Amino acid sequence: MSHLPGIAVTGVSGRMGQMLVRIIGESYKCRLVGAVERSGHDWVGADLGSAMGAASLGVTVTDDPLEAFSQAQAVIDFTAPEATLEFAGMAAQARAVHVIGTTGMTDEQIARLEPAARHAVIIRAGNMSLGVNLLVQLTKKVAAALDEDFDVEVIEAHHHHKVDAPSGTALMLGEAAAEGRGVALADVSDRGRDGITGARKRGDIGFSAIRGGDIVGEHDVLFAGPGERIVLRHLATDRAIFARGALKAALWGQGKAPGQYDMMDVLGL
Ligand SMILES: NC(=O)C1=CN([C@@H]2O[C@H](COP(=O)(O)OP(=O)(O)OC[C@H]3O[C@@H](n4cnc5c(N)ncnc54)[C@H](O)[C@@H]3O)[C@@H](O)[C@H]2O)C=CC1
Ligand SMILES: O=C(O)C1=N[C@H](C(=O)O)C[C@H](O)C1
Repeated sequence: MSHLPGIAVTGVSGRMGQMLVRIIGESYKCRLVGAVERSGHDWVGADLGSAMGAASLGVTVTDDPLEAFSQAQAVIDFTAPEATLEFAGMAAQARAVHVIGTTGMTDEQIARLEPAARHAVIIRAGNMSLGVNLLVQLTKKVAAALDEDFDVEVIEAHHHHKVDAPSGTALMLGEAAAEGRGVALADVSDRGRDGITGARKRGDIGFSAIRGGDIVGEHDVLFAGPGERIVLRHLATDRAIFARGALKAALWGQGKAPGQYDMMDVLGL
């Protein structure tokens, strides 16, 4: 019987789910104890390794999250907003740390995480990579140093399967720029320009989204001023950066007091 923390992965057949299985398999600090997919998925009931086209892993894919979570000390969840809300209640019931990478959650959905966070640790971030979390801090600093002569635009690019826009990362960067300026993002956010939009409003923070091919995730924060431009950029070329960050969070959360945390807490930034 191993004493290493057990991890359950939800959405295990997905792009991030499969990457997490790989990264957990390479780690000597934890073990994979649960693999969850949605009911009706053809992986349910199969050995996870075989379903992935590799050697048996001895973990059967289940559509019963509570069963999987009850074996686990942490749940790593990169799925979809409503699924994540359901998992939050069940992870709290199992007293497992819930690491949420799912993006596209509305403010109302985020507020619905609160009851679960009274009983268990929830760590949620729109981007789990070290590089992006550093970029968030840099964005806050640059925005605080510049005045509204510099127009802020957040430009992001992702693969053609992505369903939400702006990306979770773009929103983190927009929030950081707004915080640096001492304003609320909701008051200055400018999304989806089309047609006769009128001139750009001073102080707005604009968002643009590109979707195409297999782009893993690219983010620019542009500060466009009179006679000069500053561009802060992060390019993700491998989803392993998100999976490693999520695993770090799952281990960091062990023994922490119930509540909501983010990657800044995990990384000490
Ligand atoms: N925070 C971060 O660092 C990152 C966040 N993401 C986010 O993670 C999410 C997933 O991304 P991908 O893996 O690319 O998507 P994907 O579509 O490849 O995978 C999602 C998986 O979740 C499963 N799923 C959906 N509902 C479910 C349910 N009720 N029960 C069990 N499984 C369910 C789907 O069947 C699918 O296998 C997205 O919201 C994405 O934006 C992705 C990469 C990094
Ligand atoms: O869906 C993705 O792929 C990604 N989603 C996250 C986001 O919405 O920012 C993080 C990363 O950019 C990849």
